[in-house]
Amino acid sequence: MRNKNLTVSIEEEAQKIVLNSVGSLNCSNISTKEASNRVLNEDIVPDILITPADNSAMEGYAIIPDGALGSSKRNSIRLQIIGEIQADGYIIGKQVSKGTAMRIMTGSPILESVNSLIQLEATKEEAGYVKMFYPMVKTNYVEEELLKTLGGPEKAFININIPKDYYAILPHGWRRNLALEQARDLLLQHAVVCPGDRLPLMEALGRTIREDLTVQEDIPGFNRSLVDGYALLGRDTENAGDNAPVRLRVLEEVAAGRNPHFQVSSGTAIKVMTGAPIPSGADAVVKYEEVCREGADILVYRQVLKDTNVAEAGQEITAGENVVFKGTPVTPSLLGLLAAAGFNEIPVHSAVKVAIISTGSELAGLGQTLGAGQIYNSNQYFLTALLKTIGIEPVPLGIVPDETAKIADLVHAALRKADLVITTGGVSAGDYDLVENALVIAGVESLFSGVTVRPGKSFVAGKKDGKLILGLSGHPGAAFTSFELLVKPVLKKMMGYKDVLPRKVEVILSSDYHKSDARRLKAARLLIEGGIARAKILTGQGILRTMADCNLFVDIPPGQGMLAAGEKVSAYMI
Ligand SMILES: Nc1nc2c(c(=O)[nH]1)N[C@H]1C(S)=C(S)[C@@H](COP(=O)(O)OP(=O)(O)OC[C@H]3O[C@@H](n4cnc5c(N)ncnc54)[C@H](O)[C@@H]3O)O[C@H]1N2
Ligand code: MOO
Repeated sequence: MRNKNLTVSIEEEAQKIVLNSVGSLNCSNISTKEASNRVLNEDIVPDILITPADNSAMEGYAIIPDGALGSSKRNSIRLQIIGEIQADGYIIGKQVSKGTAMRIMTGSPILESVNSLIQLEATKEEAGYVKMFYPMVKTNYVEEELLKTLGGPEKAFININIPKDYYAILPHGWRRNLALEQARDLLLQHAVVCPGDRLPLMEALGRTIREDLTVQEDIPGFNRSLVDGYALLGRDTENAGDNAPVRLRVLEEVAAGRNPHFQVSSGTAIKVMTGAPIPSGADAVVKYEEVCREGADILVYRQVLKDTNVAEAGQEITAGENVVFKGTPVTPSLLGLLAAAGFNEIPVHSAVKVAIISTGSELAGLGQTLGAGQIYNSNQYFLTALLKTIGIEPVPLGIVPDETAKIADLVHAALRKADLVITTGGVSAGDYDLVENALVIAGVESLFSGVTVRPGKSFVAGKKDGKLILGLSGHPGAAFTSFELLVKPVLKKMMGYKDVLPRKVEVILSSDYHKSDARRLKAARLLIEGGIARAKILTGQGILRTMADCNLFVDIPPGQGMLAAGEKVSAYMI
């Protein structure tokens, strides 16, 4: 298709193009034609501006983008080819209108009526028509920002004179099909640990400790009685027996929170309540019910060994010891320990916010009446709950239909509201699987697409403004598996956890399992039978019911044949 009309030499033609393009030429006294093969005796400075936008920077088609909106890989749009503009400006055919396209060459001048150019590689020619199979959508983003992310206009199928809100873009640069561990490492490299807060203890539940915390005193700070009884000297009771009780004089009673006035010395005891300080001199406590009270005395019938029923100072934590190491999540029991150690406020990582976008035109929100072919958006609730259980602040953004631009818009909005964005659905090979394209349009830098494990092979990951965007499958089982094995470790890193990976264990298969050509992470239930950890692979029930029983993923390698019941396999605990 290149310049069929050329009959003159290249040099002549090149000169002709240059000279024609400067319009009114003031070039001594010779005509352009006569100047062929002659040498110019001065520089030619055009007196009109030639902007690059006037000429095509690529080989392709001139179109009116309104006629091509909505095209995609599986849903190509056909435009009738109504002519061509050759590089020398020679026009064959008529004006471009909606639904038509005109073939252009690199350097072809662009007609006024045309406002968009599509690069040849983004199209396919078929019997007088051009098929557009890359997404052509309307967006609201800043052009330069998008172009920067894409690596310049040459990477995107847009031309400089395209109106600001139209783009036709080729998704590019996605690394395909990483192993699960490779994908997780890559995501962990990109995950940013959230900064810190100092929070009142109670508000810190579910957060992660940001600094090692130590105490300077013993906790508790004094020896305490573990029982209601009598504090005494153990050696006084050495020879006590049923027929030879030891008599001790009770000096006083000490309630919890009170200090004794007297010291215990040989032959004496002090009555104490549970939690009361052990009076000095005493080294053991005998329970009430094990003695007989006789006026001001007690009779002890059995030997009471030193330290019996005494909780020593520093029993919880000794002075100078670490109460907790950084990277530990604040659980109720840790919170209790920190309260015991007197921490009113503690340094923790800030809360991580995660936006959830559910893509799918078949989805309805709870409370809505289901139309034909519709299902409820269970993923949103499932993911929101999973996030809450690990202390993440979920930002559910509801449902977006299978429309690239709408998905892109919502991703853009989600990035302003959250530290990480999760989408579900639209990541496999279907006609309406548009998430990957939507991410490109939203200016998301690609990390990878696809993981070599099932379920959960459909997964895309990208980054924008330092935040990760993770596209999970819409299939609830696949979304759950990806969440547990890929997303959760990333979230834990962001939350400041020291240990982020799921715990790997070895278990015994409780039934045969046939391998397949893909690595599988099978939802299973960990059962302890006769002291042995066995994995029961969950099959048969519905997907969500299976997930409800799942507390383990068994790692089945790809291959042929069978893993027999009784064989040892690796698994991940959740
Ligand atoms: N031609 C091919 N088709 C499919 C492939 C393939 O390789 N080639 N892979 C299959 C596998 S495996 C999976 S997993 C799914 C992944 O699909 P998507 O992630 O693109 O998700 P959708 O198609 O949007 O939905 C899948 C399934 O899940 C339901 N869904 C979606 N969103 C929700 C939600 N929020 N709550 C509840 N259920 C939801 C949806 O209705 C579909 O039934 O692709 C296979 N196809
Ligand atoms: O990717 Mo599908 O997730 O194999 O189940």
